[in-house]
Amino acid sequence: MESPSQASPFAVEVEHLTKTFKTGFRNKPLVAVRDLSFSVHQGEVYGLIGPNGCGKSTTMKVMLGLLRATQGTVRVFGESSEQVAGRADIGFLPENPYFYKHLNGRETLLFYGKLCGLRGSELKDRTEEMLKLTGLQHAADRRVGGYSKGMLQRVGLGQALIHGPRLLILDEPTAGVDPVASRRIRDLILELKERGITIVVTSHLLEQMQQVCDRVGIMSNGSMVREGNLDDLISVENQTEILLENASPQTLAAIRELVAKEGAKARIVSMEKPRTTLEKLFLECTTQTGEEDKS
Ligand SMILES: Nc1ncnc2c1ncn2[C@@H]1O[C@H](COP(=O)(O)OP(=O)(O)OP(=O)(O)O)[C@@H](O)[C@H]1O
Repeated sequence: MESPSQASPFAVEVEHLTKTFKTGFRNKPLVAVRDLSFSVHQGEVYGLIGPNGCGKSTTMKVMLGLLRATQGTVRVFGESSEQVAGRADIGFLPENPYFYKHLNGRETLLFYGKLCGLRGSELKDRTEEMLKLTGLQHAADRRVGGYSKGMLQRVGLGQALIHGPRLLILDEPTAGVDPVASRRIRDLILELKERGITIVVTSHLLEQMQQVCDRVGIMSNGSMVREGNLDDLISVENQTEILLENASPQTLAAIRELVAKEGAKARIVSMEKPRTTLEKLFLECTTQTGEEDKS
C-alpha cells in the first residue's frame, strides 16, 4: 500500500491555519496566524517572507509540531504535523540556535546525532559527513564557544541535517552573518536542494531569498497576501530587458530611433551601464585576500 508521503506530491500542506495565543491581562487572544493556506512541493525551496511579527515563525512551529493549530490543519509528507512519526523527516534550524559552548564542533554534532537516535558507526559517519558538508572539518576540534556567527549557523545546519531529514525548516539562517558566510549558507541551501531536500526558509534578506527560492509566500498580519512562483511574481510583464556588450554609440542611437518610430506604444525606460551589487563588490574585495577561513 502507498504511504501518505508517496501519494502526495507535497512536502507541506497548510490548510486554513489559524493560531491564536492567549496574552496578558484576562488572556486576551492574539491572532498570530489567520486562515493561512499554502503548500510546498517536494524538492522545492519555499520562502516565507514578511515583516517582523507577521506569523512566519509561528507557522513553522506548527509545521514542526511544536505548537498546535487553533484551527485548520498542517500536513507534512501527508501526515498531520501533530503526529510524532512525521517529525522524524524534518530538520530545524531555529532563529537563534543555542549550543553548549564547551563542546567542540564534532562533539556538538555527535550530541545531536545521539538525540536523534543515531549510534555507533552510523553516528560517527554522519557526523563526519556533516562536518564536510558544512565546511567545518578544519574547526571540528575547536570549542563552539569560539566560533563565529557564520560557523555557528553552519553547525546549526549540520545538527538539523544529521538524521537525514527530507524537509529542512530554516528560520533566518543568515541573520547577523556577514556576506561571505551568508553566501556559503546560500550555496549550501542550493546544494541541499540538488540532493532533493525540500526547504522552507524565512529571511529578511530578500535579495538572497530571490537567489534560492523557487516559490515564495508573502505574509502580513498573519495572512498570506501574495504567493506563487518567484519568477512570475517578480517579472515585470510589460517590459523587456536587453543587455548589450560593446555597442557603439551609433547602434545605441539606432535603437533609440527604432523605438521612437513605434510612437506612443513603446518607450525606453532606461539605457545605462548595469551596476554590480554592493554584495558582489564586497565579496570581490574580501575573498581575494587569502585569509584563513573564519566565516
Ligand atoms: N508564545 C507566544 N505567546 C504569545 N504571543 C506570541 C507567541 N509567539 C508569537 N507570538 C506573537 O505572535 C505574532 C507572530 O509572531 P512570529 O514570531 O510568528 O512572527 P515572525 O513573522 O516570525 O516575526 P520575526 O520576523 O520577528 O521573527 C507576534 O505578534 C508575536 O508577538
